[in-house]
Amino acid sequence: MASTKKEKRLFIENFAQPHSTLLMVNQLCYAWPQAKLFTNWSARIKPGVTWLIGDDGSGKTTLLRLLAGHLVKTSGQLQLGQTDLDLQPSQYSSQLFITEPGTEKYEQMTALDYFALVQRQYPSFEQHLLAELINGLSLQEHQHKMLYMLSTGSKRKVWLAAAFASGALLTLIDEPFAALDSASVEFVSTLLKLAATQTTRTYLVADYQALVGTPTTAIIELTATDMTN
Ligand SMILES: Nc1ncnc2c1ncn2[C@@H]1O[C@H](COP(=O)(O)OP(=O)(O)OP(=O)(O)O)[C@@H](O)[C@H]1O
Repeated sequence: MASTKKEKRLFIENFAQPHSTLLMVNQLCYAWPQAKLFTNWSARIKPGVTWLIGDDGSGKTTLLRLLAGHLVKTSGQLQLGQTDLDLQPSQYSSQLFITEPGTEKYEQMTALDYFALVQRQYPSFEQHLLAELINGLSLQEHQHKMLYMLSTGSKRKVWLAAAFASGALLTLIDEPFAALDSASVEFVSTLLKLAATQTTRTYLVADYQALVGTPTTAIIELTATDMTN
């Protein structure tokens, strides 16, 4: 019987980028029960901001979750800094932060308690930056509320503030502008512009398109090509 297989093609725009690779993806394979999604997919992610772009269903969210180790790859190698996911999974995880827009894990915590939790988990957490992020994202009035009480947009701002303050070597952000008010869109755009100048951290940001007019380390486009076996 005919089946549908999705193949990914990789396009990387390399700009002058003297720094070394922070995340190495080698021959990554992954399949959902109904379709192959990644077949021997490789990439080298350097410091700054790399955009992961593609249409609906092209695999952006799945790839972020694979790189975070939240989904178990079928095969392939992931190395973050000096740490291999398969050999040192806890150490690998401790070096990355992923925004999880749909998570309900922290619903019974206040935003401030959540930030304190993140601070305990990330040794390089930037406490001084957190206050600026709370102000810049207009979270002051929400910081003492339980997360279940927050709107989708405010919750996303909490994840974003934690992501930028985490100090993680690798920060994975899915749809950074979704459900945000225009002032916050502008603020997050500025944060991403600053992040693009980082030499010791890397951000992989998934969206439908890259932010126009910002410095970018690379753009990776995922495309889904339906083929019949
Ligand atoms: N839990 C799941 N079980 C089975 N298939 C899934 C699951 N999650 C995603 N998929 C499929 O994997 C493919 C990629 O989905 P994914 O959400 O990663 O894409 P995306 O680029 O992030 O899309 P969007 O921008 O719409 O979120 C889609 O065909 C989707 O239907």
